[in-house]
Amino acid sequence: MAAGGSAGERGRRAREQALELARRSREAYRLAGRWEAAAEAERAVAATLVGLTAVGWRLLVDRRWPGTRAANIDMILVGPAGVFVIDVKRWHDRPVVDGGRLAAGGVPRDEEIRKLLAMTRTAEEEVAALGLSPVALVPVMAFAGHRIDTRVGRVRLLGHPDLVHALIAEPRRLTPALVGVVSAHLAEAFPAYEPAELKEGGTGGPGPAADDGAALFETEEVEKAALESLLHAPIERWMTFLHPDQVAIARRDWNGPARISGPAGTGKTVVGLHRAAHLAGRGRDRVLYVTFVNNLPRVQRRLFERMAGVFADRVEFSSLHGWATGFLADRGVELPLNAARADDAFSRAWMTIGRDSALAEIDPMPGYWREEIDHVIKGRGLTSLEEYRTVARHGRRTALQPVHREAAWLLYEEYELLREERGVGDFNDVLLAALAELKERPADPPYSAVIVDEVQDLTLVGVKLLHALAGDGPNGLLLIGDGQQAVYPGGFRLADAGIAIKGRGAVLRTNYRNASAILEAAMDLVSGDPFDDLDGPSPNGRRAVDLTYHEGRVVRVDAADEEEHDRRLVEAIRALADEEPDGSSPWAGAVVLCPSRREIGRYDRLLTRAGIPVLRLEGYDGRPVDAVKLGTYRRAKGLEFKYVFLPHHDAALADAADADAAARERAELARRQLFVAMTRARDLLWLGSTRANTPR
Ligand SMILES: Nc1ncnc2c1ncn2[C@@H]1O[C@H](COP(=O)(O)OP(=O)(O)OP(=O)(O)O)[C@@H](O)[C@H]1O
Repeated sequence: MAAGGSAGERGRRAREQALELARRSREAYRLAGRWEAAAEAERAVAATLVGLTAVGWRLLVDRRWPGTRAANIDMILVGPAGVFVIDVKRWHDRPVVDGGRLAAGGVPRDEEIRKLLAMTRTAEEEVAALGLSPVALVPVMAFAGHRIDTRVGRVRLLGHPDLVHALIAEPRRLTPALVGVVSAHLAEAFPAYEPAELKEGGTGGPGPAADDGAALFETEEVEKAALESLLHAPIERWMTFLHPDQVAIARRDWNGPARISGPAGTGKTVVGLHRAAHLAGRGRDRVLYVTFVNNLPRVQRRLFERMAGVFADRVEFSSLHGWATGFLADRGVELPLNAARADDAFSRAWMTIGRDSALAEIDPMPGYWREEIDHVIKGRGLTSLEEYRTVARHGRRTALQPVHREAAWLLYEEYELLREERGVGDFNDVLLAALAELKERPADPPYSAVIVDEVQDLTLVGVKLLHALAGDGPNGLLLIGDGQQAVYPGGFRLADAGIAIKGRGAVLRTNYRNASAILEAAMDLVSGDPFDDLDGPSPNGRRAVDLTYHEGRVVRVDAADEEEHDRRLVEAIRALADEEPDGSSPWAGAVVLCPSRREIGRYDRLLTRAGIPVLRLEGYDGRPVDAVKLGTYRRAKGLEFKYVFLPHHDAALADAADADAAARERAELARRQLFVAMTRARDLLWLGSTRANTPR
């Protein structure tokens, strides 16, 4: 039948059109109602927040979302606690969060979360140019007519009445000047739709809000809350503001394994932590942040909690061995790690096979050969003498003839025999077992990213293990480190681990930690030493570093004897009380570092007798403690202190000019370890010595 053919048909079509019109009209009416209600809700929320502008916050209302055609951002609030990207909701049904998902009236609302996160990312991109880290931006969904205070991932869900208190209780991140700079920048990047609209309603201007008394927050109350927030320890500036280049690295997309390098104190760890927060905010899976030193994960976890607490449960901080041990335990793999009994097995092997072999020609001390086994033979996962004969021993300066390699291999086999007889494993066995297990059955659930800090001290097997865990996917594996700070011998190349970085690298060059005199003294020490980095050798120990100006000094003490040396150490530590402003603990920023564990007990007793409280680095978690910290150079890796005391700092630095290759290698390693200890100091580096007066 032709269209419009009969009166009946025309009537039916007219009815249909009328119905369609009615349906559309109802829809339009419903939509209009919703928009009006939403605008009403926005006005009410704005009225609440505008009170904050009296205490230094800035409120931007109804802004365009660049890159979209019609979408808007309800509000951007900038204040001492950071930047809040606010989406206002007026839902009839109560918002409910279950299993990390948002719903209302039984309908999933994940899409709303996704949209708010996308808006926040646009704002992140905008302020990254200023150097503001993503950790300072918080997406907020504000619910008119409901009470709620919870989170979905990084999104904060707050009821209208809970807003101000919650925001003001956040730790302070921005100074007033920065609030001005950031909000001006955002105001330009996100232009207003209709700036006058809210003013007409009497609730959106920068001045004090007018009517809507119920929604209004009393200014005094806001001030009181602001004062309360002052009681929170202020967060260090770097936790929010980095150099824009650092923010760019933290947010960069890499389509495979990547690496961050740079000399001591250039912010590698800081960038690593911000990157962990960035990745945790993007994915659903956890991020693993690994380092070699045992106590560093504790310190880093604490820093991270203060910096980006909202992601704290999505980033796992662990030492490599701690992770591998836990992983094996979860898999039910028994590995009787017993370092002391493994050491004992090595001593026996040395006595029976090593001591009188060709090895003694190179180095008569067992330590060198233990390191050869730990870092070169087992550390690289070598399984045959054939492999060992040809392997390049990067970082070990002493050339071995075939006869030495054979002797070292025999020593290794004897050690393995005795260790197995005792039924114990060493640290390398843990990593080897974890790697084998991981290859057998991949980790479940996998991490979205693995960030490895201080990678220069990992063995090849350690790096292979983490590579196996992270894979080659985008943003999966990030290696952070600096070969100049290697405190263990026997490096390797990334190619040995099957990791291709191919242009996915970033180098940091500005030292933010050390006063120039301190960095100068440390650089002088290693300037003549080539060092090995993961992608190749670096012939020159003196590297180009930009300094940020800050005052500090190096104090050298040449004592006549041991007694004078120790007396002057105690005096110098006591004198710290004069450096600190009233009320601050003089000890909290101080550390005494020794080359090895042997000296630790002695300094513990010395300081304790002098009435100076001591905390061993093993028990330090980064929290300010009213005690001088005490530990080895190796334990201090990755940390920093205001005042660093290095008693007998030059005791291990032999005059190696004419010595044999092994002694030169030892001296070089000792210099590198001392370099690491020296570069821990921000403001004061105390170098004690008795060598000038000790007959050699
Ligand atoms: N952009 C910045 N502005 C101010 N301070 C910064 C900045 N970046 C880093 N810092 C500070 O510099 C110091 C060194 O940073 P970090 O420990 O991350 O360096 P690193 O390269 O990992 O050092 P190392 O290799 O010696 O362990 C820290 O106190 C950190 O807060």
